[in-house]
Parts: sequence; C-alpha cells; structure tokens
Amino acid sequence: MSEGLQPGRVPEQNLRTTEVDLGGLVSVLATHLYSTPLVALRELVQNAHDSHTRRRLEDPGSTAEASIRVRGDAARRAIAIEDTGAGLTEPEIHAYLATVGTGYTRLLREVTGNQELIGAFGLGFLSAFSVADEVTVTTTSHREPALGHRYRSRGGEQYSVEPTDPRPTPGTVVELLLKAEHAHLADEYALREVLARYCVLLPIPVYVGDDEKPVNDVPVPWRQEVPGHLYTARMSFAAAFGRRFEPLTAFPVDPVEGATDAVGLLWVQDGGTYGSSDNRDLSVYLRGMLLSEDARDLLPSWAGFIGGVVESTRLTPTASREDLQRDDHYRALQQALTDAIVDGLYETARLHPTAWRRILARHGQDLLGAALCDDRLFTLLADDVPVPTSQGDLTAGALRAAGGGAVHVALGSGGGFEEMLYRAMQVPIARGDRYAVLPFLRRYAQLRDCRLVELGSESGNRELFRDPEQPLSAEETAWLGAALADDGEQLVPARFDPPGLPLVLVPDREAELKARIEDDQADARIPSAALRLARAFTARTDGTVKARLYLNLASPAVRQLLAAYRAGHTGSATAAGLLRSLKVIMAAASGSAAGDLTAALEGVGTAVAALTAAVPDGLSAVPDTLSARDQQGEQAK
Ligand SMILES: Nc1ncnc2c1ncn2[C@@H]1O[C@H](COP(=O)(O)OP(=O)(O)OP(=O)(O)O)[C@@H](O)[C@H]1O
Repeated sequence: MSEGLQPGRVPEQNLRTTEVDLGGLVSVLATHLYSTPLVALRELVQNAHDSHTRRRLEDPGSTAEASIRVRGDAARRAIAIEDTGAGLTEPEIHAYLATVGTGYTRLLREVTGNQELIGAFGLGFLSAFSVADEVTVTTTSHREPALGHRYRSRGGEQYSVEPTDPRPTPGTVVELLLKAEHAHLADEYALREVLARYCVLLPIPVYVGDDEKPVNDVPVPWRQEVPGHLYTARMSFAAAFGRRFEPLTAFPVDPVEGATDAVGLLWVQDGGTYGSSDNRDLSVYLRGMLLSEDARDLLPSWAGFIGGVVESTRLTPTASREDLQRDDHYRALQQALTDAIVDGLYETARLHPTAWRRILARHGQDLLGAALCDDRLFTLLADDVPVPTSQGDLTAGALRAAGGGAVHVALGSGGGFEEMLYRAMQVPIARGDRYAVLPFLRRYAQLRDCRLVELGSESGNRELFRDPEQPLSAEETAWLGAALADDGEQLVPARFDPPGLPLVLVPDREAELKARIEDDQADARIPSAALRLARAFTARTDGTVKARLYLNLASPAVRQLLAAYRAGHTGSATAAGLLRSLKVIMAAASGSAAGDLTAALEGVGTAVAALTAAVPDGLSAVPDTLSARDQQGEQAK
C-alpha cells in the first residue's frame, strides 16, 4: 500500500468541505426517494400530527381542539393540509422547514423522550415537491400568535418567507399546487380512501373536505378497554381494513417481553387459497403512520391466508419510510407473529367453532402445508383438517376408520388399476398428488401409529397383490419376464382378484412423484419446508423400476400358459405374445403409456393367425422354433 492511501494521514491543510449540488440533491430526494406520490400526503399529515404533539408538550394549557383537515380543490389542482398545532416562527422556518436533513421533531423527541412524535430525518417535507410545482406554507406559532409568515417555493431549491396576516388560531396550512400529472390527488374521494389507511392509527382526527366524520374513526381494538366486546371490535376493524377479503376470525398480536413491543391484529381472510397462492397482507405502522403496506415477509411463508396490521416503535424504517431494516427486532417480530398466528388459530378452534369450520373448509389445502411447517399446528390440525379423497374431503381420522384402521393414499394423479379395485371395495383413497397431502398423511400415520397404504408404491401394491401359493422357479420367472415385460418393467408373480384378469401393469408412482418434485419448477410451486419433506420421502426410491407387471397365477389363462411352457408346448411363445399385447392394450385403455399400442394390436392378429394356421391341415401344433412372422410366411407359400 502506498503511503498516501493509509488512513488518517491526510494533512490538515488539504482538508476541503464537500460541496453539495443542492438542486440535484433536492431533485433526487423529492422525486426518487419514494415509490408513490401518495407518500407526500403521508409526510405532510405526519408533520401536522407532530405539530399537535409539539403543541401539547410546549403548551399543555391549550384548549384548542386538535384536528387535521385535508382539502382537495380539483378546479385549482390544489391540496391543502391544515393543522391547529404549534406553528412555526420565522427563524424556525429557516432552521427546520427549509433546512434539508434537520427538523425540530427529532430534537424534541430526544429532549422529551416522547414516542408519539413521528418525524426523524428532516426530509419528509421535501416530498411535497415530488407532486407539486409550488408549495406555500402559511403559519402562526403558538409562541407568537399575532404574527403570520408565508413560506413559498417552486422546486424546493430556493424559497421566500414574507409576513402575512396571522392565522385565527395558531397552526399551519400547507398548500400544494399540483403538477399536471398528479392532478387526480385533488379528488376528495381518492383522498378519503388513501388517508383512511394511512391515518387509521393516528389518535388525532383527520378530516377530508368539509366532512364531519374523520377518516380515522374506526376504534382500534388493541387500544380498547372493553374486554367484553373485544372480539366484535377486532372483527369490525379487520372488516374495515381488509380491502380484498372479509375476515373469518381475528386475533391479537401482543408484545413479547424482551423481544418486541409490537401490538396489532391479525385475521384469517375469506377467499379460497391454494397451496401456491399467497395472499399474505400485512401493514406495518410506526408511531401511528403507515410505513409499509406490503410487509408480507414478516409473516411465515405458509400463512398465505393471513391479513393484519401491526405497530411498533422499535422497527427501523428506511429513509423513504416505505420499508423496514432487517435487524434483530425485525426478526423478533417475525417470530412473534408466527406465534400469534398459531395461538390465534388455537383460540379460534376453542372459542369460535363456526369460524373454525369455515376456516378449515376454505383453507384446508394451505393448512395441510402449514401443519407440516409447524409442529404446534400439526397437533391442532391433525384431526380436523380436511384431506381431499376419492369420496370428497374427509379428515384423516375418518379416512382411517373407513379404511379399516389403515389410511389409503394414491400416489398417482387418479385412475389406475389399484385405485379402481379400492373404489369397488368402497374404501376412500386420499389424493396423494394434491399439495401437502402425502407428507401430511405420512406424518399422521407415524405419529398416530396407524398403517398407511400408499397405492402405486411397491409396499402399497403388496396389499392388493398377494404372493403366489407356489413360487415359480427362477428359470420360469426369467422366461416370463423376457416374454411379457418391456424395458423398465419388473415382472412380479402374484395372486389377485378378479381371477379372470391374467396380468396388470402398475406404474411406480413413487418414481413418478420423484421425477415431479425433482423438477426445477417444483421450487416455485411448493413451499420449501413441504418440498424438503417430500424429497426426503422419495429419496428411498432410485427410480429405475418404472412399472411393475403383476402376473396373476390364480388366473386360468396364466395357469394354462405355464402348463404349456412346462410341457414344452410349441404354442406357449405365441400365447405369451398374446398376453403381452393384452398388457399394452389395457395400459393404454387406463391412460398410462406402456409399449407400442400399434405393435401390440398387430401382435394380436399375428397370434390369432398363428394359433389357427395349423387347424386346416389337422396339425396339432406349429413348430416352436418359428416366429409368428415365419409362420405367416409359411402359410403364404
Ligand atoms: N405542519 C407543520 N407544523 C409545524 N412544523 C412543521 C410542520 N411541517 C414541518 N414542520 C417543521 O419542519 C421540520 C422538517 O420537516 P420534515 O418533514 O422535512 O422532517 P421531519 O418531519 O422532522 O422528519 P422526517 O423526514 O422524518 O419526516 C419538522 O421537524 C418541523 O419542525
């Protein structure tokens, strides 16, 4: 390292002061700091609110009614924000309002420790220039009620202050002459809607236009002292706040000693969710002002059905105050919210059975996934959450009872021979291909000590396909395998019903599932915790056996075939070829691809031709060494 680059070695006489290009800085702060022009409104209402708090601290005897009124004048393309707070003296205008990065509010909070004061950075006022061509501030300080001052600026870089008539009572009006592209902000309907959300937690009433009813008059449940009506208050707040969905239930967020001071309300939203849908909706307030309308990352990823509002003084906003620093407190709040949801769902199950039933019906799929991500939820939901089955939604307990003590789950996407058999027996089968169903039932079976029959896996099929009474010799098995099975198929001698069915091909659903969840796309569709579990379960299959070919040794056709083979009957190869064709045709009919259907159909014709070719000549058998084609050739001659 050269000497000049070492820290702390710059000679004193070389030190220069950094120049600020004020115009550039103002433009960046005013137009690029915030993501939406609506933030300017929030900042100005926040200043009005701080000014009331300041007035209360400095002038406790004041009898002035604290209120904020926002007016829109579409014809003049103007908005005015009016408060009856502390006002500003002329030196304060220069020192605080017109000095970027310095505000009185932060000083006041540091001196008084008052946590209701919102302002911190001394930047918010600049946002007015992001929406307005011209900003006028007319103010009278409560310290000098006989004086009025008017600040005026276009663009924020230069400003003027001139004396004017004092306001009738101390306070401030900030007037914005809007830029053409922001003219819509002057519409009072729009103002009402925006301010109702931004100001819902502010204690001072905020009015729009000449309204007599403030936009923030919805009682805040966690500030109520009427425990008797608390649930009703929570539901009304959630209904007023949740824009997209009705609430099904609502529960509190309470401070956690040593972890977070956050308070608020969470609710379960109406409106169906699916495994992959994410309607998490959380608004975060800091000292009463809306900081983030989409703080979904504070909620657990499995909680796609939760909406809510929280406020905390310990979260640290970014300078734009539209997002939060990911610090220790943020993480503590994440944990607290997860716990609040779990506790809230327990409370709902216990105290509000009707709501609980609706939640289970609406969000069954999401809850299956949630149960896999949190043990407490698994305990709560294991016996209540509906599982999709071949006979509609059933709880795991009902599935188990109907399955004679075992829970049956199909790994495939419906259909298939094994499912058909169970349907005939009236046993409901859970849809293992649906989101979270299979890992949920595996966990259920493990914890509740019950048998899980996975149709489509080797072990599940063993339930259907019993071992043969007499095992085949290795030589016979090899001959049958070569004659009947295609690549990736494993021949399994067995016994099953009905006896008329000689063989059936069953794809290995576990191998199919493995291929599906190892697909890159799975990451986007399935929450990671559920995916991890599912992958752990399919790790036990290597996927080389794609299908099992169960051969029914109880079937007369197969018995006959074996007898012919054992007797060295020359027609056994032809008969085996016929069964092979039958296998392919049946698999095609049940929707699973196996072998070449056209070749199989041709094979039937060839076999029939071969078996009938000898009859006219009175021959009892066709030479075994000839292939079907050769036989046809012979015939043609
Ligand atoms: N309506 C008002 N009444 C009285 N004083 C005001 C008003 N609006 C702004 N001020 C004064 O101007 C200062 C600067 O305001 P500005 O909005 O830029 O920053 P802030 O509110 O202090 O901090 P932040 O950037 O965090 O909002 C405030 O600290 C306050 O002293």
